[in-house]
Amino acid sequence: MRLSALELSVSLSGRKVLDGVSFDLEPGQVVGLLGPNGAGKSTLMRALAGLIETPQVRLGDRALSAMGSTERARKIAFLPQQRSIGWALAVEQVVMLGRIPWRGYGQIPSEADEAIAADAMRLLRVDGLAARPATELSGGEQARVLAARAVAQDTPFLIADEPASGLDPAHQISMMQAFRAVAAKGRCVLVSLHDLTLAARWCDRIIVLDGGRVAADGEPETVLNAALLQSVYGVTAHVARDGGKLVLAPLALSQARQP
Ligand SMILES: Nc1ncnc2c1ncn2[C@@H]1O[C@H](COP(=O)(O)OP(=O)(O)OP(=O)(O)O)[C@@H](O)[C@H]1O
Repeated sequence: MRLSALELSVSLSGRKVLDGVSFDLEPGQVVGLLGPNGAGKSTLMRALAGLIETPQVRLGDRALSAMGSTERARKIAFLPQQRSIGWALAVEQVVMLGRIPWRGYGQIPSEADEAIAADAMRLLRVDGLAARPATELSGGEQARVLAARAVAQDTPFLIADEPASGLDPAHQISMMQAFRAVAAKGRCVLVSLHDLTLAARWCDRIIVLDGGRVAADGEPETVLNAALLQSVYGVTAHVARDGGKLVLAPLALSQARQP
């Protein structure tokens, strides 16, 4: 099954934020969504998650907007950019909320629900926090708990908006490893990132948005290079390799495009 944007255009408060965006998301991949602040990444992710009504997003051969909320929640999990937890629940209860689309409100979690939630907690390294009140956790811990909740939803598509921001380097890597494990089960993860090296190392495919349009789409090797970083972000960068994988370190604002 594919999740597709078909010439997707979105205007917000009279401003065109997305302009003719087209691509398919396919199973088994981690896809990185890159682009400068304001490029339209969150808007695109919200549209792909069904939070913006449009006939231009399709799941298989159906418009996403034609699906009911439960059916959609069994297909697509969405991890928004704002990630503070307001519910005074234990971490394991927050993660278990991800199972609601599969069992309905009020029903007792099955053994399978428990096992899926426990796996998600291990994957995001929050199993040691299971009994802690979620509201008492640090920002990065809360972010990992909400990521575990999205993984526990166990959907063919997982859309995560800047999930690595605010995480320390080890947890950034373990978050990307978790997404790779999700993709290895034949699911698709779309993840927006500002860390270029993280994107290059862990993503199978990179889509770059700039000014609401797709500026590049392909394997990290072909997409991420000094010319693209200059034209899209307006920076010069050191591009190197480690173990065959790209390492990209932005160095300075380029003369061609000062903000
Ligand atoms: N409700 C809104 N009304 C008007 N304009 C909006 C609205 N929401 C977002 N925008 C504008 O749409 C553009 C894209 O915003 P969006 O949040 O999708 O960008 P982004 O690529 O996710 O940025 P960032 O990297 O900063 O998170 C921005 O210029 C923003 O100001």
